[in-house]
Amino acid sequence: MANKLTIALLQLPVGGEVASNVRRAVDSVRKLKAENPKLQLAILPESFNAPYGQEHFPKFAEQVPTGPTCQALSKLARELGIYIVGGSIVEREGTKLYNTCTVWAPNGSLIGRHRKIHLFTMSIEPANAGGVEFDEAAVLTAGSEPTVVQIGQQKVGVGICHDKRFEELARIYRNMGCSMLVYPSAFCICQGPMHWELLQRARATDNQVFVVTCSPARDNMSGYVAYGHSMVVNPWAQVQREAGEGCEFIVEEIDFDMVEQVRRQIPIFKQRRTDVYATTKLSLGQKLAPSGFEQAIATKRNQSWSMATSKLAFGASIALVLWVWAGAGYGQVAFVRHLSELRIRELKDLAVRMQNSINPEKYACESYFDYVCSRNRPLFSIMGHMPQMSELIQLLTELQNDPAQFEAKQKLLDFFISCNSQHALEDCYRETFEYFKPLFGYIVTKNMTQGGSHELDDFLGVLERFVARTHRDRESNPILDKLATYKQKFKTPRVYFHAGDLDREYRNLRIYRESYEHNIRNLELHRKQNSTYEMGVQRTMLDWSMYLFQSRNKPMSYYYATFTVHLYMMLFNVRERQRDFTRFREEVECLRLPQFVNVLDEARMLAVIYLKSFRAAWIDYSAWISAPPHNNGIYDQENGILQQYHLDNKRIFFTLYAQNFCEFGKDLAEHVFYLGLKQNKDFFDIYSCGFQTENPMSCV
Ligand SMILES: NC(=O)CCC(=O)C(=O)O
Repeated sequence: MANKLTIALLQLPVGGEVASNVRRAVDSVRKLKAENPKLQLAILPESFNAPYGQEHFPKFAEQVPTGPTCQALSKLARELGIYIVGGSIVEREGTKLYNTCTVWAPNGSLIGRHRKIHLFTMSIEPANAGGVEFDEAAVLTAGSEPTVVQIGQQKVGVGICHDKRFEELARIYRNMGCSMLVYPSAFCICQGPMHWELLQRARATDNQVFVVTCSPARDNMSGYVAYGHSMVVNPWAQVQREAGEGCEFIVEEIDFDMVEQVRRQIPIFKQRRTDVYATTKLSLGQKLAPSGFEQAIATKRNQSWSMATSKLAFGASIALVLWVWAGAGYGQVAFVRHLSELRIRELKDLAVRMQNSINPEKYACESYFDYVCSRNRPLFSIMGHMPQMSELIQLLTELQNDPAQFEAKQKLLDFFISCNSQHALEDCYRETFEYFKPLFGYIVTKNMTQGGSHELDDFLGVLERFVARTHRDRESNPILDKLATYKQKFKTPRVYFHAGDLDREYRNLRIYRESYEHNIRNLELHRKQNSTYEMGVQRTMLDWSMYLFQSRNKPMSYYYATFTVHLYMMLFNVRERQRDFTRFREEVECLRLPQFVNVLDEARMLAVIYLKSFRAAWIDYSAWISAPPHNNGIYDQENGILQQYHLDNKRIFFTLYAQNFCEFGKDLAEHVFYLGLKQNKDFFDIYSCGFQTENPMSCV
């Protein structure tokens, strides 16, 4: 039952008056719900509240979500306890107009606002099926964000009419884990017979999803004649239901098991060659590298060293050991401070190697993978997945192309690297916050719903302590201001976190359980194979998933500590860099990471920062968890599991930070992390898992 959804498509007529169009829609949905108590989702057509036409758009525009149409839909959703995909209306924001679809949850909250991304601009000559002349772009502004909403158990991608001509958008929705795409539409009568069904079936078969469209009823007397034929297409690309041309309502039960069946039997998603092509959401304005770029870079940079090709035979060893002096073999390693110094081919090779170091079999749980990868595809994803190679190539290429502009650089190596510059401290902080925001959001939501719990206070206490410490060290710094703002926001979570959003994201914590079980299995496997490194990685994965799983209805106290470490890291940076940068550099040298880590000088600094911040954070953390009475209880359940694996909290605490290295790149992680252990007795005692480096380290 859970995997089914009863939906209604309302192919409504649309007249010249907003109020009566809205009233008709509201009455019809009410009636359908009364006749079909199982109804869970009602879908309205594009421009359901006003005539569709360039000349009408400014006149009928309203604000979202405060305008009368939105208010009526919100009220209706709440009254009936159903989801509503509110067709589309013309939205006014400032001087701009958008063709916007709003999506409403059963509690009446707005859970999605999709601004049509592809505006309908077409000039078809009358000789071709009567022709059509339309230019939405003359009046409207295009949206730039794909919109995914959680409806029951399903992720649903939203588009508006012309959007469905674009496979890329549909593919991004599939990448984001959608099982259904909904397109409120007002397709033109000229193209309807040729393309309407074809496009829906194409999107359905390309992405193995349900595709649902809802059109206004056809009115041959109106200025723009909509095609009608609202439709449900299933993942086999069969038309499951279809309306005629006039006013008609379809109520249909969607069985989402079919999605899994099709995907299992025709596994095209897994067969994609993501090493050859990519469909990736870019941030607005971000551009792919122009052709000829490689050539331009090649002439710009120092030609004195070249790259070992992919034939280098050190397999899974460190991804960054790619660059050797020409003819010098493996011994001599080129020294590169920034990725921007690399050639495009080198970047590609780096990406290929990083990608190759990931064993996809380990991440076979598709929903888990989709979930992790779909959230802005962070390079430092919380779960430690690497992005796909094509994305890496793209990201790295752009980093090289324009380091200053490249948004993702902070998510790549520069997240850590930038912590080494006073200038970027604030950015570092922001990144840290963004990284953990959803988790904090969960804490806050729980706190709100359960009321009177101590979690939020504890967390604010951590912030308070950090602020106090920072005050002692410095008069003021940009982090402090940020912290003050965030503290305020945490205190008034409603302002900052939209409860609906968080609920949507975190209600379905099944995903964590899956990953947890998945990691337990992997851990066992690697224990049997006696692979020290794999065990380290898998333990880390286990730890993460275990915390996530366990915290499904508990405070995520662990993240307080995590967050504190990041704060310490920054504090450490401020202090060290302000006071004695030279000494800091000496300590970096003292780490003596093997030569190939020299590829990134910053990686070595990072290791020092980590080691230091762990120590400082551990002191606070251990005090916190041993403070009676409530904190201990949090760990009861996990302690049972930890014992089973001979782990303890301290170990987990450190293990978690290995995770950051693992995300950095599996191989780099191995070397930096384990070499870090060598230098740190705490680490080494805890992690005495038999790791031997080829060059034993000694600090001069
Ligand atoms: N309202 C629309 O976006 C119409 C799109 C359309 O008719 C098409 O052919 O595309």
